[in-house]
Amino acid sequence: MTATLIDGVALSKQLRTEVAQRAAALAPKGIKPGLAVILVGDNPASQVYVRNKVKACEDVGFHSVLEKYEATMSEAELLARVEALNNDPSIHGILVQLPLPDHIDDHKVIEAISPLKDVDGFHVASAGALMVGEAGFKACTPYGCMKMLESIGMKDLRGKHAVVIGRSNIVGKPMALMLLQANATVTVCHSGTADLAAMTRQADVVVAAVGKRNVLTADMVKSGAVVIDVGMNRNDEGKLCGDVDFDGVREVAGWITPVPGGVGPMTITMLLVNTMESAERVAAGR
Ligand SMILES: NC(=O)C1=CN([C@@H]2O[C@H](COP(=O)(O)OP(=O)(O)OC[C@H]3O[C@@H](n4cnc5c(N)ncnc54)[C@H](OP(=O)(O)O)[C@@H]3O)[C@@H](O)[C@H]2O)C=CC1
Ligand SMILES: Nc1nc(=O)c2c([nH]1)NC[C@@H]1CN(c3ccc(C(=O)N[C@@H](CCC(=O)O)C(=O)O)cc3)C=[N+]21
Ligand SMILES: [Mg+2]
Repeated sequence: MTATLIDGVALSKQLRTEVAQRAAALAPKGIKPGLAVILVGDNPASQVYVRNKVKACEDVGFHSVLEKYEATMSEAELLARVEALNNDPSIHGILVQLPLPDHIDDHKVIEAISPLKDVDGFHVASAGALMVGEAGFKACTPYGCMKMLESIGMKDLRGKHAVVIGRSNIVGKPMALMLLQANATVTVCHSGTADLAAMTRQADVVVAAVGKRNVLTADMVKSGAVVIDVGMNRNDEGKLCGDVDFDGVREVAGWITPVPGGVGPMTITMLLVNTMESAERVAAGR
């Protein structure tokens, strides 16, 4: 079997067209969805992602602000910028690009963002809402993965076993909760898992979110399984690659997401969706 690709670029294009239409529908009310992105320091990967986010905003007719600061910026200065954006009515979403320099406490900065503008879904209020099944912003990467599953007719995962590799607060854990919400039976694996392959071989859906190449190889995948690759790594030639041994696994899996062109673009798309929802909430006076 050769797996069918789940094309994150094509799906993003569809979803972004819908977002652009929703943004246009708010224009008569004098509201333009606005996203503020804060980048501290000069991490080259962050520069690329942040530029992609700003470009994506322009494409769907959003207002976007990119604030760049020196790596030496103090935590207090950053917190003051977040507070100013919390109070800025032209801004509906705030994203502080991670990682932050070591002298700044990521957690403190994330918690300073108003939950009403937390379009990353990283605030403890957003995470808590997901945990108990209440309305709140969903973390963009796992949210994008759920949209990819939905696009192949797997919105309801009743009877399916999903295995998530990774348990970070921004990817693995919210991913597991969203899969659970969709009725999957969920296993979460991490660096303390004794026999990863024994877990993944049982999976109908595998989500790899580790940050290491070739964490998932063909011998670890059940025939016909859906494989979602969140990883962003560089191979020896400096080329972008995921956590999955793509060439091997595609011969076994039923569906597979590529890197690049898979989860990455979907993450940015869901950021636009969350910002859109935030602006719509304001427009509706909610
Ligand atoms: N496409 C996108 O839009 C995005 C991609 N990413 C990428 O996704 C990847 C994961 O990101 P993130 O969650 O932030 O990373 P973290 O480093 O925070 O988490 C990695 C997780 O993988 C687990 N792990 C490490 N080694 C192994 C192993 N050998 N077997 C099983 N589990 C292991 C860790 O376990 P433990 O908890 O025990 O340490 C941890 O839970 C990275 O490549 C990142 O760049 C991230 C965000 C967005
Ligand atoms: N507050 C915060 N929110 C984030 O959402 C966040 C973050 N910090 N820090 C870093 C990670 C990483 N991340 C990516 C987003 C898009 C691509 C993406 O578009 N990737 C393209 C390729 C990009 C390239 O060519 O390098 C693709 O996979 O096709 C990748 C990675 C968001 N993150
Ligand atoms: Mg830090």
